[in-house]
Amino acid sequence: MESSLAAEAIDVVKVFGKGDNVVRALDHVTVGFPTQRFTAIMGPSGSGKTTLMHCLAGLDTVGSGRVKIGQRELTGLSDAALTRLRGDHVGFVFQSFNLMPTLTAEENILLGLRLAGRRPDKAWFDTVVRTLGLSSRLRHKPSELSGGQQQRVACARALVGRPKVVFADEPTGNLDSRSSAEVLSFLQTSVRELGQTVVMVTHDPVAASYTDHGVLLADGRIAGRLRRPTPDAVSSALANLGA
Ligand SMILES: Nc1ncnc2c1ncn2[C@@H]1O[C@H](COP(=O)(O)OP(=O)(O)OP(=O)(O)O)[C@@H](O)[C@H]1O
Repeated sequence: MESSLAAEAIDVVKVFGKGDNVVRALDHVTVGFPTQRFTAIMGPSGSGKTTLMHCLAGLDTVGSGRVKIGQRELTGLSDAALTRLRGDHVGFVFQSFNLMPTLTAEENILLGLRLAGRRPDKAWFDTVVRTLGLSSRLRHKPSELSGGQQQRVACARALVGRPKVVFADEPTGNLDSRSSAEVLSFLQTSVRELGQTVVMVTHDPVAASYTDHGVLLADGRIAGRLRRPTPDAVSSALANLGA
């Protein structure tokens, strides 16, 4: 199913504010994110990266246009239906880990499934935990883990339900370079070896170089694309956009 799209925005417009304070955060954006690919969304500060991700994930509504996760259209769904669709088909990794401090790593990884009343697939859970090197850390609380380990727990939590797509918003923003490399390598492995789909917002050219391709945003519009981006190619593309 290589040519199918895990997530798609079609002619999406998103406006914040009113009158003199209007900001056109997304200005007729059309972009697709192929399944089993690792894609970076890049662009200068304020270019609309997070807004695009939030609209794609159904965390925010669009002003006009359409958004799809797999074959499902999000536009017009009720809040309850959106919550269910996110729970079943979307995983999230945030810059700030967002783990529950009183729960162990294993309980954090499984919390979303438990809340959704879904039974974890034991073989898949073991594969994800082993690939992330977390097997010996499952009984630890977040405060007993390093930042890199906490973010790996967050990656496992995002992947354990085998979502159609994982959205990662600056997942290495709070990590040192070694932990960043571990987390990025894992996200790459989850795509190349485990067949998952990851869309990552980043402004870091090194982080972007782990992806299969990059989508560049500027002023709320698609400003370019990069195949197999190298750090140098990303840096010069961003410099050309005035970042
Ligand atoms: N809730 C909001 N209310 C008003 N304006 C907003 C809101 N959210 C975003 N914006 C504006 O929309 C534009 C796009 O913001 P967005 O956060 O998507 O950019 P970004 O590319 O993710 O930026 P950064 O790299 O700095 O995080 C910016 O001009 C921002 O100020």
